[in-house]
Amino acid sequence: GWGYGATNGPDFWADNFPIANGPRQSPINIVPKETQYDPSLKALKLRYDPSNAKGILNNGHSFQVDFVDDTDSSTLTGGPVSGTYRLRQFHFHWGGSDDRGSEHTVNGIKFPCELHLVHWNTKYPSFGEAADKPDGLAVVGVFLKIGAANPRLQKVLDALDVIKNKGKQTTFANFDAKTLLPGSLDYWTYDGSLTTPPLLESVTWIVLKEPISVSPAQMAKFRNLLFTGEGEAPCCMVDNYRPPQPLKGRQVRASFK
Ligand SMILES: NS(=O)(=O)c1ccc(B(O)O)cc1
Ligand SMILES: [Zn+2]
Repeated sequence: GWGYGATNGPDFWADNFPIANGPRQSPINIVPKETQYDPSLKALKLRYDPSNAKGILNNGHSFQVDFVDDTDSSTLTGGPVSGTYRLRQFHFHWGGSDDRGSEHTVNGIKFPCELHLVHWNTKYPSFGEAADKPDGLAVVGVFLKIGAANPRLQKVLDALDVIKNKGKQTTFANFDAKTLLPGSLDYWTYDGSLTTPPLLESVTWIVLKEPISVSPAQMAKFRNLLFTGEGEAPCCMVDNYRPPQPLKGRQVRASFK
């Protein structure tokens, strides 16, 4: 199956997922000077209920924290979207060293890590139904930059020891995803896609301008995870990011001046 290796990585994904060369692929390089401030963009409203956190899973490509999404208790509203989107999961992408790892870049700059909070449009009956609709998903992207240790990450990172291998999962209760957000919710937004197969062009991307911090020691914990399952030759989970894709005429709007 697809992965991030030399023989199954992003350059090979189009073989099985031809949409990889589609008109609205993600991620992209964001050039702030080429974005357009849109005064009609609303403030982003993120309301997350900590009791909705359910579990944490190593899915062999990243790890994700899954949320109960059977009610409107953890939602994204406002911002560039209309209607109500429910939080489904969050996960990360990171590099083998601090000079790379993010999927979106800003003026060509890569961050060491990028957080994705994945939400689906409740005009559809489920995440699965929403995932292939042009307005089905909204993903908030948050850059992580090297600095002081981020105490808000610690509970997530401390759970990684028990999900080292692909397929491992454990309960993860009572976590407030809002604590992972930076002080400012200023954002860039554009129409894009999932950044991993099936690469569906169903995502309204909302990339926050302000990064959150992560320390080198905390980055080492991400890099301690394995792509591989128990009993397989171990392969460190690093460089699980897709590089920027062609903009193909898309407009990137800014919520701020
Ligand atoms: N990396 S991403 O946020 O674009 C993303 C989100 C969800 C899925 B998925 O549910 O398959 C894949 C990629
Ligand atoms: Zn992602």
